[in-house]
Amino acid sequence: MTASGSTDAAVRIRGLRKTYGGLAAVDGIDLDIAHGETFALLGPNGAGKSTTIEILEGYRLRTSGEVSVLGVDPAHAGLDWKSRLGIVLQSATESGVYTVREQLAHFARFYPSPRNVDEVIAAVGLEAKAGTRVGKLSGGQRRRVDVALGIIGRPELLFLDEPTTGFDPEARREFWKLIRGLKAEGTTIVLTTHYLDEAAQLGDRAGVILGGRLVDVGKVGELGGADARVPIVRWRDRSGVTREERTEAPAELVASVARELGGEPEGLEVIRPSLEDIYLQLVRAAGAEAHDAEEVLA
Ligand SMILES: Nc1ncnc2c1ncn2[C@@H]1O[C@H](COP(=O)(O)OP(=O)(O)OP(=O)(O)O)[C@@H](O)[C@H]1O
Repeated sequence: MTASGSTDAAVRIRGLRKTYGGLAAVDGIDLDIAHGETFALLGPNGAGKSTTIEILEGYRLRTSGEVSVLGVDPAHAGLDWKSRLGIVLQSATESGVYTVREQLAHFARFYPSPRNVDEVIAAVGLEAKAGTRVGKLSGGQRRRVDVALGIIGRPELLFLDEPTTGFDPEARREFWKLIRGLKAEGTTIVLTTHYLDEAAQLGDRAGVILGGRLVDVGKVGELGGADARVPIVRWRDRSGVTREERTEAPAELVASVARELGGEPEGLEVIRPSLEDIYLQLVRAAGAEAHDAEEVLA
């Protein structure tokens, strides 16, 4: 605890469990997220990401474990605490009768120190739609309104649950710019996404959740361990057969292949596993382990 009584981490989770009947949706998670950090929570459908996030937001009660968000237990938190959070839920805004500007101005009143409505509209790229009713926007535009509502209150901690679903590629890049700006201002961000490039672009650290357990946590550039990141060199040999080798020294291998072939190797590629490749390796490995454990028990 610091002198102010808040814990050092923006989010502190110990032994978190949430069960629905016999199902453990969250099954013993320990995690700290530092102030100012952008943390990406990754995992397949049904892994337990939203349940975890909704417990942190105070929308769901946990079965057991300890949780502290901005120094407060979300299960017993009040409006003051809530006004320090920004929340972009998975489901899109339904309220269609107000214009974009009206809706943001309405929500801005709930916060002690809101951002300027027009600046937020510009930040999410909706200037041309500021006077349009939300119900008349496209799905991707509505999602931008959700993001705008999430940041209007100048949150210390911003939760983004699959924020860019439905965004076109350009809008996604604009959104990344916006998030980097918030990050530069010191906002702590907890993000869930199925877009691994998004997690790689925005996250300082990421965690992979599978079957309610955190199976790996680390810096985005280190997830999965060094082994998972060894580059692959691929080329076609003289008979046209594709060859592939994993090596820590791809330049040396490429040089020796070129020497051996007496020129430029055909179909030459040096592939560095992306976060998506590493994530898929983790998910497959965990699936295989679970399968082996079932066989042992059978
Ligand atoms: N209200 C509920 N009642 C019963 N089971 C639930 C409830 N909410 C979630 N679950 C179950 O808990 C598990 C975790 O769900 P959760 O929504 O947290 O997953 P997720 O990782 O966010 O998935 P997605 O990527 O699809 O959003 C799933 O098996 C889901 O069916």
